[in-house]
Amino acid sequence: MSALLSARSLTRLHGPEKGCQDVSFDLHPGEVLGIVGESGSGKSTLLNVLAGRALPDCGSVAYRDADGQMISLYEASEAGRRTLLRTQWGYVEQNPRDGLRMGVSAGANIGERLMAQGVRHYGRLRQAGKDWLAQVEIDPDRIDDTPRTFSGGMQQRLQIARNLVSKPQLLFMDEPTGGLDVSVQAHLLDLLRGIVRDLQLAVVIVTHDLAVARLLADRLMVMRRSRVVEVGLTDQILDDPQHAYSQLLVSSVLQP
Ligand SMILES: Nc1ncnc2c1ncn2[C@@H]1O[C@H](COP(=O)(O)OP(=O)(O)OP(=O)(O)O)[C@@H](O)[C@H]1O
Repeated sequence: MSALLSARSLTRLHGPEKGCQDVSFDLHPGEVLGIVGESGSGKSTLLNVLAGRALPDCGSVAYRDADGQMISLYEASEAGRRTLLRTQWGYVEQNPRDGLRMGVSAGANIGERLMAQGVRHYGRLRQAGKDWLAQVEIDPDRIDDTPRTFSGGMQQRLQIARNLVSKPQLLFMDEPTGGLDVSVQAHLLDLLRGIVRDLQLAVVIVTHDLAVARLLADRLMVMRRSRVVEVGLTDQILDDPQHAYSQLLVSSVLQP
């Protein structure tokens, strides 16, 4: 099976060992890759460069689009990258306030991507809004309420619905359960796991929480001081880490 996303020698440094350097990997359709590592190891920098939100210093990212064409992300235009992000990709921010439009209704938040794809029919937009609210376990009667009136967990679920309505193939997530209560996290993780499986989404998820990684990711990439020190199947890394740093990470010495 050919890769959906291929990163080669991807580097972006803010300073010595600050950022990511020389990262290469392939992500296949339907695969969930977790990026783990201590705070400051470069996880978010790598995610931003993969998702076309920050330019790399060097290296490449290639993506196989819905028509099977390979697109070289950083040879495409800025507008082309933005279109990809709004249609075939999704990006779930840690803080839902950064990923939602807080002043407009839940229905408008969900409908925005469909409208960007040319859907204008009010009834269809509204039905999609209600369907997606139900899918993320929010009462569809809340469709006209703004996200401000939602709890943190609901806002995060709305952000997920807003991203998935356009049926992306690839979803990027940066600590999607960070900042939520433990019981709310568990609910969100459960829901996310079901959605990822049902839609056969490919996902790149950054987390410092190994329990989240264990639950969602098929494969893990362990980062330390801007470099990937180990890659492998999640169970293999968590149960039998090979690199000394992964061993420390797993034994929780480095956990906050
Ligand atoms: N825009 C920037 N300008 C300067 N330095 C930056 C910038 N963004 C990140 N850094 C630095 O690069 C390093 C890696 O940061 P990054 O946010 O990628 O790590 P992280 O592993 O995601 O950390 P955390 O888990 O705390 O979010 C850190 O030392 C950070 O201070």
